[in-house]
Amino acid sequence: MTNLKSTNPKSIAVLGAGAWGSGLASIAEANGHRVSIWSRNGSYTLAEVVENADMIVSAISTKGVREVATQLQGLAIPPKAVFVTATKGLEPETISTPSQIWQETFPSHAVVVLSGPNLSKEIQLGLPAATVVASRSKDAAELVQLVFSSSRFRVYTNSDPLGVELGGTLKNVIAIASGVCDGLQLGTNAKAALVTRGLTEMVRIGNFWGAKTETFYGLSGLGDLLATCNSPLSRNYQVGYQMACGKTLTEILAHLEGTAEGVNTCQVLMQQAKQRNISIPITEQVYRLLQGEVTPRQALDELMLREIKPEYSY
Ligand SMILES: NC(=O)c1ccc[n+]([C@@H]2O[C@H](COP(=O)([O-])OP(=O)(O)OC[C@H]3O[C@@H](n4cnc5c(N)ncnc54)[C@H](OP(=O)(O)O)[C@@H]3O)[C@@H](O)[C@H]2O)c1
Ligand SMILES: O=P(O)(O)OC[C@H](O)CO
Repeated sequence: MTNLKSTNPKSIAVLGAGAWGSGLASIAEANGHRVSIWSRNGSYTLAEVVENADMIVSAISTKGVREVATQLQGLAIPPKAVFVTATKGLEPETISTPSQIWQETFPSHAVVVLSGPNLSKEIQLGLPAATVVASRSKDAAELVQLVFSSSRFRVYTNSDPLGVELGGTLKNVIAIASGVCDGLQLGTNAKAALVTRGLTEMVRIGNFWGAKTETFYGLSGLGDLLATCNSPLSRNYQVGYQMACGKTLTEILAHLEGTAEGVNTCQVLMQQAKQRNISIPITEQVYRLLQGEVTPRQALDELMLREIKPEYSY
């Protein structure tokens, strides 16, 4: 059996002390690495945490990524530092993924995407989980794999960073729909249909942007879709579930613990789908529900009564 406790401790700077930043910091710390965490209200400055960092791990919500990346641009980042992004969203103005923002800001540094079925509350409890680290740089991905692998956290490498990142991002919208499905008590058949057709929709969007189909059938796609669509721990699922129980989006977000990225991702996807004529019927109904244009029952009827068609278009 591999001994995963590090004999070569690395300096890890974690940006974002929310649920996932704290979770990733604990995993790296338990593996014997030197970890310092930055957040807007924390006691360290950005310059202090990134000084001498071997790895800079961002678990900042999408809305803060570019702002923090820009602040870092003015600091002395070690040339060999590897950036790791664990954010699951899309920047509305540019449609960039978080890794694209990091790579654009730091073109000569390696960027690694970390994404998978990783509900932070389960990880905090020490329950076993697996994830994927993906990069154009094999060496960087393997370094990140080594830093985070433990007896409770199994890390796989992957060479399709865009597919891995989009899997974690796109499933959030389907998770909102799944919450609605469970909130309306539509049953197991309906849930299976929703998740399966949701995956088809994820593959369609992902392929359009250049991600590989097979990546969506791995941990960062199907794996994360299953976790998020079936767990009340997911904030995205909670948004849908509570809407099906009659709450408004504003009420839900006011009391939600943490970020539900699917709400913004849904808007970005709808804009893109309209402009480029991509069929994403589940996302469209989630969008209309979030906008207050349909009730959960109307969204269901719209999906069930769409024009009949083959399962796959050849
Ligand atoms: N929680 C999970 O289970 C999980 C698992 C995998 C991936 N993720 C992804 O990780 C990301 C963070 O999720 P989370 O659960 O940790 O959310 P969270 O608990 O709400 O934390 C969000 C973090 O983002 C920071 N942030 C937000 N806006 C910022 C800004 N403008 N400038 C600087 N920092 C800003 C917050 O900083 P402050 O503390 O200073 O407000 C906080 O540290 C999301 O993209 C999520 O999809 C989450
Ligand atoms: O709580 P959510 O809905 O942001 O989901 C958290 C993670 O993405 C699950 O892998």
